[in-house]
Amino acid sequence: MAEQWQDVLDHAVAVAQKAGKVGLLENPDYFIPLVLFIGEESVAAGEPCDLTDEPTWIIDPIDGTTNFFPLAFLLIMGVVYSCLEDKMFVARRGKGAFCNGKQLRVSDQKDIHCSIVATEFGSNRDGGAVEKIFSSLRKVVCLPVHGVRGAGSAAINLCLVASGCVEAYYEIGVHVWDVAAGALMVTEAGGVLMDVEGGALDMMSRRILAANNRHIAEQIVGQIQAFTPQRDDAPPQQQ
Ligand SMILES: O=P([O-])([O-])O[C@@H]1[C@@H](O)[C@H](O)[C@@H](O)[C@H](O)[C@@H]1O
Ligand SMILES: [Mg+2]
Ligand SMILES: [Mg+2]
Repeated sequence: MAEQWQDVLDHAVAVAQKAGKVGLLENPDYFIPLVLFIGEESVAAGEPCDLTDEPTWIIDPIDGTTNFFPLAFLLIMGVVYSCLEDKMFVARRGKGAFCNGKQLRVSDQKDIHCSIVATEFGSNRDGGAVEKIFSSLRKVVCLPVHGVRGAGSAAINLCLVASGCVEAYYEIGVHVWDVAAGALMVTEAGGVLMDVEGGALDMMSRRILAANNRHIAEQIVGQIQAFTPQRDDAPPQQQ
């Protein structure tokens, strides 16, 4: 069984590498045998966005809408390819997270004042939401933290946490296909995931906080003015 999953992961890495070269997925049939499928484009086309216990590929062909190719085999394996940097991030549950074969480990920083926090403004332009995003960022900056970053991609921001390049990343408004692969990268590198209000992470809630440790995460939680976007798995009639 273990070897079967390794073959699947090797295949996903090969497809991600190829997609990074051509800029799009040439043959989506690669993902069809075997499993269910949730993708940004398929959901936009009206396909369901339901997470079940069945093996499911969660795919964002281009995240950050520039040069990235993340995909995930939810909770079992994750692949994020940063093609500009030629960095292949791979995680497998219980077996660690790696970048170009080198094992990843989150930062061991415990002091929030020495920490770098990544976040994004997202795509929601509703006045109330924008207000809360700015207000949260202002409070995080004034903790004070050492610095703030944003790679423009949820997937890459999560890989930065996993790599120890930043201590934390939070965002409200992301989708499950933006974060599924990177979230596994963080936990396999020793980090923590939670909701922006401190509860358990709900992958379909469109809210995420990832950090190198719980202490750093909880201090950021205290600064975030949360809001509740429509869930990814909301019934179609509500969308
Ligand atoms: O849409 P896309 O480029 O695949 O994914 C993007 C996310 O990775 C990013 O973190 C978020 O701020 C953007 O609004 C967008 O959702
Ligand atoms: Mg995306
Ligand atoms: Mg996308």
